[in-house]
This record gives sequence, C-alpha cells and structure tokens, in this order.
Amino acid sequence: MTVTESVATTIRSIRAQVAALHAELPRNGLVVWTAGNVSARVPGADLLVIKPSGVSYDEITADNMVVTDLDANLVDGEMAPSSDTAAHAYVYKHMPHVNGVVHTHSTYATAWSARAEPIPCVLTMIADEFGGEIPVGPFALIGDDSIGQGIVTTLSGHRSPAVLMRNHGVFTIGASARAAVKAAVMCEDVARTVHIARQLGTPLPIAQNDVDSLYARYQNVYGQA
Ligand SMILES: O=C(CO)[C@@H](O)[C@@H](O)COP(=O)(O)O
Repeated sequence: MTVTESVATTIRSIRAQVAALHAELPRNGLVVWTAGNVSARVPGADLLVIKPSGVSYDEITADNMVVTDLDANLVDGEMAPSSDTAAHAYVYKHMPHVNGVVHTHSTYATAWSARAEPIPCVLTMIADEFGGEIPVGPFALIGDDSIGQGIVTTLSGHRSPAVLMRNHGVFTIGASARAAVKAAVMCEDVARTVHIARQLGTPLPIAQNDVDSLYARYQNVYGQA
C-alpha cells in the first residue's frame, strides 16, 4: 500500500507515540512479560499502529512498531503484529470515535473477568471515568476478530471505556491511545480497591443521579478542561 507523504509523516509520529505508551504498561504494573499491547488509529487512513508480537517492552521502539490495515493485514513493519491486532482493527472499523485501544491482563481486573463479574460502581472514581459499572464481555479465542466483536457489542452505547473480556483480561478504548492507557490504569486501580472493599464488607452503590453528575463533571470540567 502506498500512502501520501502527509500520512507517512503522521505514521512516523504515531509510531513514536505508541512506542512510548507501551512503557506505561509495566510502569503502572499492568503487565508481566509481554502480555499487553497498545495501538492507535492513523487518522485519515484505514490503518493502525501496534506493537510487534512478543517483544519485551524495553525493546519496543518507534522503528519496530507495526502498521496494518483495518483487516489486520501487514502494511509496514519487519515483525509480526500483536496477537490481538484483529481485535484492535475490528474496534477501529466499527467504532469511528475510537482512536486508541489497549489490552492488558492486569491482575485484579483480570480476576474479575475470570468470574465474569462486572465491577460495580461503588467509587466516585468509577463514576468519573467509567460512568457506571465496568462491564463483562463474552469469552472469545485469540487471533481473529471474535474478541473485537465482543468489545464492540459490549461497549457500543456504553459509557465505560473498559470491558472485562471473560476469562481473558481487559480491553480499553479511547479518543486517543493515551486515553485508552489511562482507562486501563484506572480500571486496574478500581478493580483492586473494590476487591479489598469486598473482603472487608459489602460496598455501597452510588445513586444513579450522583453517578451521572460525577461522570458529567469529570468528563467535562475536571483538570484544565
Ligand atoms: O493474551 C494474549 C495471548 O494469549 C496476548 O494478548 C498477549 O500475550 C500479548 O500478545 P502480543 O505480544 O501483543 O502478541
């Protein structure tokens, strides 16, 4: 596939961004070994940039990032793309507002996925970032677009940028790859806190109108909005 010089320039920038974001996964305790990946959509092109499969995070560079089309076909790169490329590609193809996808097996959130139990909205931080419970998606084998179908089915029309894919782990989406990484970090944090709360007693739900208020504030006012 030939791309315009403008798209080629964009790809170079996204390669660097996605490579740098992979360092956030071990830094935030979200992965062991190579068990996680980050991708970004290439705006203006039906392409994505994703990590090469099985490469250690300290060996990931902008140059070894892999570019594929939205059918997960290799377009540019010396190495095989992530095992989850088809899942990421399916999300980009079917959720046009999504520009970043992350996958981890972070411990506490993955423990919730093993039980196929949604993380209830019992913390203001869950209301802020997820707008309600963090849902569970269906079990799906790895390698084709089955996981992607489960992500899209579960998250379409849902506030949450995170889904706990049953018996597997976390997938998050975002308006940018950085936003998807943030969702993965916050998903693991709240999964751990609610797990601990459950060990000490019964967490109390937050009233829906309060969830709505917290979500609206955080999504529209928080920080330097
Ligand atoms: O869950 C799995 C494999 O079962 C993958 O998501 C994980 O190992 C990461 O694979 P990649 O190194 O991105 O190919």
